[in-house]
Amino acid sequence: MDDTIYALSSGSPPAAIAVVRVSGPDAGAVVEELAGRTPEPRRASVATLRDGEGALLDQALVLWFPGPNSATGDDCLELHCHGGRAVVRAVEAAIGAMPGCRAAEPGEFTRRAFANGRIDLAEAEALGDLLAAETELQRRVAVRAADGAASAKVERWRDDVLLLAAEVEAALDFSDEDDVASLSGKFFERVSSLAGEIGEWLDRPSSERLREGIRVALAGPPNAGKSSLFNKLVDEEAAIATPIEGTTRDLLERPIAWDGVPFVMIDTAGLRDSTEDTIEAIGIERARKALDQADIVLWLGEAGAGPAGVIDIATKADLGGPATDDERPRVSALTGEGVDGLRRRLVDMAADLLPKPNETALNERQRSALEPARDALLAIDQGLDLLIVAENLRVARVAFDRFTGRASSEDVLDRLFSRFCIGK
Ligand SMILES: Nc1nc2c(ncn2[C@@H]2O[C@H](COP(=O)(O)OP(=O)(O)OP(=O)(O)O)[C@@H](O)[C@H]2O)c(=O)[nH]1
Ligand SMILES: [K+]
Ligand SMILES: [Mg+2]
Repeated sequence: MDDTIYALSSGSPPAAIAVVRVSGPDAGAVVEELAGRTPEPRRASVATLRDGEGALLDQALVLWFPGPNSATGDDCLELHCHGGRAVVRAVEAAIGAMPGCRAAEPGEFTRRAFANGRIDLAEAEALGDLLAAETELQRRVAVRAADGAASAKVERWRDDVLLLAAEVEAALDFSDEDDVASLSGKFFERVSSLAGEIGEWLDRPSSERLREGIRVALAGPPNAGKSSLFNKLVDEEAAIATPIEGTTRDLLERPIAWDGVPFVMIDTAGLRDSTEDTIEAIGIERARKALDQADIVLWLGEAGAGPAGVIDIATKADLGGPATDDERPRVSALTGEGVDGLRRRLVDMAADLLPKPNETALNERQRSALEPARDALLAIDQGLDLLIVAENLRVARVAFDRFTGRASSEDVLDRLFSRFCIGK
């Protein structure tokens, strides 16, 4: 039998209210002991809490959720206590003293909900993202994923595959030859449209992109004004900017969000071919690596002189205009000219690289679970033996089960749930 777990599920005390949650087979015994009665299910009531010796602990709002219709699927108890540190400590100690009760591990309530089939793995992951969301776009994408749309979709795909597999079984039973001639043309159409639909989901940006933010590196020759523009963009005197060439050596990163879109801005050392200075040379090496790894590179040097794929920017616009045929966006770190426009442009570019709030995004684990399904379905064609078609459909089904967590290994679960905080 499972332990009964308990934890403070609200923020750290002192706070107005502290919510202590209890889940497991002994939750009923806990409420009996502390409140002296079992409250009516799912109705808030006030109770005087006392410990095992009858000493007064607190006056609290008590909620009793008998399983299986509870958040975790087990018997659940919520105590809304006064949010003082000592109150919480005393209530937790009283619960911990009861047989079968122990403090919860991070994410353990959610893990129980998963084990009891209250949520699937994709929903648990989305919940983790929702709790970690710091920007508006992160929240919108995570809240959408948490509604179970991806799981529902994968369940439908799984049903489709089971129907297709049944057709293959029937063909195997009734045909003399084990060849695909006994399958209808429609069968292959359905297989390829399914593969196409999965492929379309796989083509979407992954949800990790959103967690990490879009990496924007500022690059160019020494004294181009990179650090000055960097400071202007992140709205902080973060980088040292001076008239001396080679001022910036190390990479400097600052996370920032515009319009709810997360970015990581990166200031880099000025690029030049040769330098006597060992430190600067290392800085240049780091700068080149940062450019390779960036999603967007703003090139502040001469137009067209930067590496491929960069966005040319004309800096120091206040010092006089470049040639009239220069079509680069003009910015000035000194006056702020063009800086808002540049921000807007970055936000627009990021939209193509990030999940859309109205589309369900998959994370890397979910993508690697689904890829074998798409590949197995793509491999099905008229030339195959029926038994091989059946095997490919089985591979697709197993992939869907990995996605939802029907078939998932303990270490995948450990990794996921350890991301959660205690009490969740
Ligand atoms: N007038 C004007 N001066 C600027 C502007 N941006 C930068 N500067 C000046 O240009 C010089 C170099 O600026 P930095 O921001 O240090 O240039 P950098 O590209 O980071 O230089 P390194 O780190 O040495 O490669 C400084 O004296 C800045 O004050 C600008 O928009 N207008
Ligand atoms: K400089
Ligand atoms: Mg600099």
